[in-house]
Amino acid sequence: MTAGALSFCNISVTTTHGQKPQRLVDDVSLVLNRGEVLALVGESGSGKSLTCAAGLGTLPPGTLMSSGSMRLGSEVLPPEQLRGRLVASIMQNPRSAFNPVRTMQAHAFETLRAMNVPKSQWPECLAAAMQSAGLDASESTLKLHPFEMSGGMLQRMMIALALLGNAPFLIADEPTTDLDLVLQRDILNLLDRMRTDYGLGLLLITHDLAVVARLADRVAIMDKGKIVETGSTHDIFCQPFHPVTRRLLRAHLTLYGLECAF
Ligand SMILES: Nc1ncnc2c1ncn2[C@@H]1O[C@H](COP(=O)(O)OP(=O)(O)OP(=O)(O)O)[C@@H](O)[C@H]1O
Repeated sequence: MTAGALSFCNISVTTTHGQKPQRLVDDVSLVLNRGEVLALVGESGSGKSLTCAAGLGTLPPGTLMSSGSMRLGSEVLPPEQLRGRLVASIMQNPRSAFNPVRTMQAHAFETLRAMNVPKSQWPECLAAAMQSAGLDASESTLKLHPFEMSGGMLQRMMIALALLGNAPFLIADEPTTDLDLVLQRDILNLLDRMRTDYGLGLLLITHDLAVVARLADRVAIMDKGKIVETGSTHDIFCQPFHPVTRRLLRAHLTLYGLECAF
């Protein structure tokens, strides 16, 4: 497994339509180390998802990475080369990530085939990944279609599929947003274990500061397409510098009826 850090270097994303391209992500740089959780936090529409999509080469139609590069250690790599093998990803709303007419086994085998894992190893790899994700790897689970599974099971399955490739980095875009509180706790614990057990580097996209406090080592605050502040989770919570960071923290603290010192 590769050891170097994953770097987003000066990433900019613009629109491709309209007379004047609009800059949606503006010169964003981030470094994600193995074994750490970096939270990318910002209000809705600040550019978190597009930054990650640019890094993975999965930008939606109508947008374009106008500048920037991705690096693993000191090596510049095209996003397509990072995706899956080196950087796995899990998304908000797992139901939309699965093909509704295919079983869990079919999804997993497709991933293993794409990863060039020898066919003889598929059952063993799949059972290990599902077990790590807290799923029962029995035939009855593998036969299920997405509509026959709960949101929590689907999120675990998405994590199991991400684990199949043994990627050293994981981008998790709002991984707990649609889940109830107990499942949120279980998924966060699972992601935390993946970081400690596999030395996974986790880029966690969220606007939930409770999730940040639970899991992140460092935080990058994003606003209007730019990174406006980065720091350790402790410093961001105790000594927020930028007005946007302060606003986010104030909103979080008042939501829970807590006093705010700034
Ligand atoms: N395909 C697209 N074409 C044009 N603009 C887009 C497209 N996708 C996203 N945008 C715009 O880019 C900006 C950043 O979007 P992005 O999805 O990255 O925000 P976000 O911070 O992830 O928001 P959220 O927390 O709500 O998911 C938003 O203003 C959004 O409207």
